[in-house]
Amino acid sequence: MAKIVVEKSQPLKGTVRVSGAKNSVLPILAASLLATEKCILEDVPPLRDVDVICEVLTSLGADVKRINREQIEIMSNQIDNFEAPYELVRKMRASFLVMGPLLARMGKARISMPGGCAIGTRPIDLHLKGFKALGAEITLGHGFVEAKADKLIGSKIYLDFPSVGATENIMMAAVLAEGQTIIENAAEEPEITDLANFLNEMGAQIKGAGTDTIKIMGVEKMVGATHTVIPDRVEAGTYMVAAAMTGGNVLVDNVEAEHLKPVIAKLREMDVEIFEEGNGLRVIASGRPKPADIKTLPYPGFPTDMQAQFMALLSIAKGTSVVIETVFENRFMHVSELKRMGVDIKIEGRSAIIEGQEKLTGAPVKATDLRAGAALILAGLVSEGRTEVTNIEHIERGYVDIEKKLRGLGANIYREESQDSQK
Ligand SMILES: CC(=O)N[C@H]1[C@@H](OP(=O)(O)OP(=O)(O)OC[C@H]2O[C@@H](n3ccc(=O)[nH]c3=O)[C@H](O)[C@@H]2O)O[C@H](CO)[C@@H](O)[C@@H]1O
Ligand SMILES: C=C(OP(=O)(O)O)C(=O)O
Repeated sequence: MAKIVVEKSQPLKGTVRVSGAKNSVLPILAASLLATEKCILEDVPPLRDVDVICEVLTSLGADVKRINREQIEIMSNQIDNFEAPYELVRKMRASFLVMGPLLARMGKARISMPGGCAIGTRPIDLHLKGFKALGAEITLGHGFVEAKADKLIGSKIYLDFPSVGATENIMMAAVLAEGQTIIENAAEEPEITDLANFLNEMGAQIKGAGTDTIKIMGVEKMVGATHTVIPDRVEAGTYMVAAAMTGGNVLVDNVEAEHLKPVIAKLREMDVEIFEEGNGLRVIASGRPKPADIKTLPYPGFPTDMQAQFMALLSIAKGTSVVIETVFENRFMHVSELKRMGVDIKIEGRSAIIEGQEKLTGAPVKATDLRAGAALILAGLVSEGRTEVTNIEHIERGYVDIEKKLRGLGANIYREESQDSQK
């Protein structure tokens, strides 16, 4: 298997362009199943997860064409299968997002249960609660969830937690339901708004996306649309942290500053300077940052998807910081790997106490999940000697050309193919 090798790097300098958002494009690709006409998506990040959801769409009968590296065309007029198999869903949990569109379009869907992953058990009860409220009959068995409905009827659904995936799945099922659906305590993430915008471009009638109450008036059919995916706020945040850690001066280009508010506020609190410049954010830092306390929360709170990267940054802060993870019950897998690099962290339940160090040391480490992997690369940029990150398939799920983009900023980083993978 390939690995990413990082060596202590000079302060990063230059411009890095952020790709389209993974967490937007996955539900948007699932939503393209709702249209009987061609959909074109622009700024699609060329990622492993995108390949997987495209495989799922193809297996359902959609015709998916890559026009170029960042543009995809989907024709879903001949969907002839309503089952997403275990082999695909196990590769990526977000495959479960085809359930809502399939149920709306075909009146039935059979999807392998996604199961948990390194960051938590990640149940799907809220998705199912929403489908049931719309009149679907749900059966579970043999590792599959089956949903059936002769007709979906609009309904009022209160989510116990503002789940991103449940909000998306329910929204996609409700667009073709009869009458009005209201989702209360809905997730407010920018990716929800991006999906709602795409659905509205396809003919849906959705109001309130981006707030905690989303109203969907069902329509008879969905048409084709062309849509540009929003920039990836987590990828942007990761490069902002890279600039901050190395005392660099970097323009992180193609960002939506509004989506990065909690990240910008936290970096400023740590004495990192940030200025808006065109469509980008200039990040300037020098010396070790000030410590800070972080609590992850649903948007507009501090994103759990930036927790691991900030932990890497706090590990070199001048003092003690506390990080509380409230969204996922097990999102501290990176801690034991960071410790191998000399980071001083204690875990107490859902809190991590980090004593900032003057010096970290490179080590062989493994990426336990996507953002954990990013955090290890970031720590590697400021560690003495060589850091070798293995299990990089996790990183490749969500970062486009991470080593090339960082190298473009002057980082000492490269991908090393192992003997085995060269055979
Ligand atoms: C592909 C994608 O967009 N992934 C993002 C999405 O994941 P995802 O959509 O899976 O995250 P959710 O918002 O649904 O999960 C948040 C919390 O709710 C719980 N929960 C969720 C659904 C449910 O039916 N029951 C339940 O209890 C989960 O276990 C978790 O503890 O939002 C997360 C929270 O911002 C991000 O970290 C992920 O990067
Ligand atoms: C947790 C993440 O993604 P997923 O929901 O696809 O696992 C992430 O993007 O950090």
